[in-house]
Amino acid sequence: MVHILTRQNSIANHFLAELRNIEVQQDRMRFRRNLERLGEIFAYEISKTLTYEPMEIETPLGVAETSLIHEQPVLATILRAGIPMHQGMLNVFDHADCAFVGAYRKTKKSGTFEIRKEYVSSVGLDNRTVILVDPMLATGRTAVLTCKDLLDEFAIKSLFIVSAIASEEGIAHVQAFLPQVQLWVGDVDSELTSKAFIVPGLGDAGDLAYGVKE
Ligand SMILES: O=c1cc[nH]c(=O)[nH]1
Repeated sequence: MVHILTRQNSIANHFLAELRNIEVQQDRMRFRRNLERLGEIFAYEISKTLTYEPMEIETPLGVAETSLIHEQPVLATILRAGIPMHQGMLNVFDHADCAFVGAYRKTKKSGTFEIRKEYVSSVGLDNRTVILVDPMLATGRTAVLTCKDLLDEFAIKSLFIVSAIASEEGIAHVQAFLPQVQLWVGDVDSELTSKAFIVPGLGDAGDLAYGVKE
């Protein structure tokens, strides 16, 4: 299932427009903050789909009845570009556990690349709801590889992938290899460059947030 934020008009359109805008995105702090604000919106939207249980809250004047999230999700993030959106989701799911995955593209002489995954630091994920943050879902290969490894190691209860911008190809790849995943994306673009950058996209999210890597 794919949920696309921009299918409905909301303030999220403004955050995405600023992320894409070649001038506004030069303000690195604003770029990171816009990713963080999108993360906050995704967390709020996803919170509506989680399981709640009735609770009684003691106030100074009586007892209020409400429903609270049964179990906080685990926020898993692909370093480094995922960090700002991760923080946004953590601002909302403020009791969440976290997992971090170091994955990157290793470009070969032929110009093609392979995904290298070298670092994983995670709480136990058995029977947990896991939300993977990958801000740019280009080919979808990094997200699929990461999720497959996590699914092999743990009996994950439910899995979400959250991306600011996804390509049509990336979405198709996730749906083909991880049909059980719920995808939440800000917007969907139709093209990928030969180096697997999303077009129109926004450029290199990691470089824009943290500086151009060598
Ligand atoms: O367009 C893209 C694709 C992958 N990663 C990015 O930062 N941008």
